[in-house]
Amino acid sequence: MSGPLIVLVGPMGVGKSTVGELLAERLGSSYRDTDADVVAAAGKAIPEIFFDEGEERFRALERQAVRDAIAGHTGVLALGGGAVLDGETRALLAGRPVVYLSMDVDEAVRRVGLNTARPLLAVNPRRQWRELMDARRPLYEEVATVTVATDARTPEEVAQAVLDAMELPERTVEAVPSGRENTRMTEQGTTRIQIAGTAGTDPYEVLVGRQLLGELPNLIGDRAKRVAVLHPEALAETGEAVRADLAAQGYEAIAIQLPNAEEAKTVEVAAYCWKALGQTGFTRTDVIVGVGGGATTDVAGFVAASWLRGVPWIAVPTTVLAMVDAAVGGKTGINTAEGKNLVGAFHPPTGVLCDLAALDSLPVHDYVSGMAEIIKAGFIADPVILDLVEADPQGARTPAGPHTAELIERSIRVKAEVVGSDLKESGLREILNYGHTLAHAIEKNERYKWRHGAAVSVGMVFAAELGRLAGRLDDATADRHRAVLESVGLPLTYRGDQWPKLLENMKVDKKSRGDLLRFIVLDGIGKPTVLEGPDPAVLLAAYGEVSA
Ligand SMILES: NC(=O)c1ccc[n+]([C@@H]2O[C@H](COP(=O)([O-])OP(=O)(O)OC[C@H]3O[C@@H](n4cnc5c(N)ncnc54)[C@H](O)[C@@H]3O)[C@@H](O)[C@H]2O)c1
Ligand SMILES: O=C(O)C(=O)C[C@@H](O)[C@H](O)[C@H](O)COP(=O)(O)O
Repeated sequence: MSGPLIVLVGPMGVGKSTVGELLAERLGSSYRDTDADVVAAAGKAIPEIFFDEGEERFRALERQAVRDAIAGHTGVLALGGGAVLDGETRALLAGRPVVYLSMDVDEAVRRVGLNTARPLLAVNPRRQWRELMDARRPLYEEVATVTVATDARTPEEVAQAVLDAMELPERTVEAVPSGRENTRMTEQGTTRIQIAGTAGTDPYEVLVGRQLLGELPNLIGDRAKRVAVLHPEALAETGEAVRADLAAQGYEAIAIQLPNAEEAKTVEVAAYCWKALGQTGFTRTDVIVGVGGGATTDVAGFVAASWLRGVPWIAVPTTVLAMVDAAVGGKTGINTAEGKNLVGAFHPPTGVLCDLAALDSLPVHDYVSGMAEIIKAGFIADPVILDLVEADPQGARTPAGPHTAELIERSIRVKAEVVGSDLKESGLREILNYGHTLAHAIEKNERYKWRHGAAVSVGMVFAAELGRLAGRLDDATADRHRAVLESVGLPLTYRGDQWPKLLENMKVDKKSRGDLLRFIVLDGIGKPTVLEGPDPAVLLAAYGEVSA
C-alpha cells in the first residue's frame, strides 16, 4: 500500500513537526503537515478558522487534508492534535503506520507554556490540558501502531525511538544542489518555520541555518526585474556582495546604504530610499531585500510597504534581535520626533533568511541586546527558553553557545504563533509588547543611544514589578526576571529622576487608548495579560523598583 512512511499523531506541542522534520531528513523523504494544508486551503490561520467558522468546519477541512495527504504523500506526515476526534479521519488511518507521540500533562504545560496563542487552551490551561489528554488518549491509541513517549527526551532521541520502533533504516541525504553556480544551500540543518497568512496576507517561511543566501533568488522569483538591497553602513561589504550576487543572477540590482542602528529609522532615510527606487524605475513586481539588524529590516519593510503602496520584500536579519523578532511578523516602521515606531505599516515579508553565520561578527553588546527579546519570548510563552538561558548564561552571550540555534528557533516559533493569528495587533499580538511600554519611553529619552534590548530588559523588570504590585505575579517569577536578565549582562535599572518624562513618553504607546495607559503583565510564566489604567501610585512604586 503506498502512502506516508510514517503518520505522527499526538497532542499539540508534543513536537510532531520538529520530530517529523528530523524523521524526514533521516529517511531521505519529505515532511508534510496537515495543519499547514488546512491553513493553505482556508487562506487563514487555524485560530481564525475556529473563530470565524467553528470547530466542525475546521475538522471537515482537516479530514480532507488527511485524505489528500494519505493518497498523495509518501514521506512523513504529521496530523493536528485534534484530528483523531473525527471518526472518518480515524478510519482513514486504518492499516497505516501511525505513531502516537505521547507526553504527560506536566510536560505539556512545560512545553507549550500556558500559551494563549493555542486556540484550544485559552482558559485555565492546566485543567484543560488534563481533560483534553484524558479524552484523546484512547483515540490516539486506537489509531496508533506504536506509542513513543516524548517526556524528558530531545527531539533527536524521540526521532531515533520512532525509527527503532518502526524498524525503519536511516538514509544519508546529500545536500540539495542549488542549481546556481555562485550560491550554495543546504537543506540539512536548515529549520523552516511557517508563518501563517492572516488578514489577507500570504503565508511565508523563516529559514534558520547557514549558507542561506542561495535561497534569495528563489524567493525573489522570475517576475522581478529590479532588486534593491538595503543594508547598514556596518555591513557595506555584505550588502555589496549580495547585490553583486543578484546582479550575476540577471537582476538589475542596486544597493542602498543606510546609517547604522536607529539613525536609519527616520523619514529622511526613508525618503532617500524612495528617491533611489524612483530613479531606478522600481515597479510593483520588483523586490526589496533588507540585510541587517532590526533597524534596517524595520526601514526596509517600511519602504517596501509605502513604495507604490506596497511591493514585496525579503528580510535577511543579521542580528539575534532581528532574527527572533524584528524581521518576523511584518511590523515595519520609523521613529518620529514624538516617539518610537510611530509611523509604519503591517507589511509581512515574503521570506526571512536567518543565516546564523552572520552573528559571528556581531559585537557582544548587540548580541546580548537580542537576548532580551529571547528572554521575553520565554516569559510570555516558552519557559524552556528560560531554562536554557539559566543553564548556561555565559553561552547565551555568544553565537558559539550550545543552545544558540534552539533559543533562536524557539523564540521565532513563539512569534510565529502569535503573528500567524493576529497580524494587526487586534488583541493577542500585544503580548509581544511585554516590557516595551517603558522600553520605548527610555529609548526616546536616551535619543535612541540605548540599545533596544537593554531598554526592553529594564521594561520587563518594570512590568514584572507592576504585575507583582497589582497582585497578579508571584514573587519568585518577578525575581526570576532580574536573575535571568542580569545573568546575561542586561541592565535592570534606569535613572530615577526621569519618571515624569517617561510617563509623558508612554502616553503615545500604541497600546494606549485615549488617556488610558495599558501594559502587558504576567499572571505567571506563559500567562500574559493586559493591565489597563493602573493606579498612578502603583506605576510610580513599580518604577521605584527599577530606579537607579
Ligand atoms: N518590527 C519589529 O517587530 C521589531 C521587533 C523588535 C525590535 N525591532 C526594532 O529593531 C531595532 C533593533 O534591532 P537590532 O538590535 O538588530 O539593532 P540594529 O539594527 O540597530 O543593529 C545594531 C548594530 O549592529 C550592526 N550590525 C547588524 N548586523 C551586524 C552584524 N552581523 N555584524 C556586525 N554588525 C552588525 C548594525 O549596523 C547596528 O550598528 C529597533 O529599532 C527596534 O525597535 C522591531
Ligand atoms: O511584533 C510585535 O508585535 C512586537 O511588539 C515586537 C516588539 O518586540 C518590537 O519591539 C516592536 O517593534 C514593537 O512594536 P510597537 O508597535 O510597540 O512599536
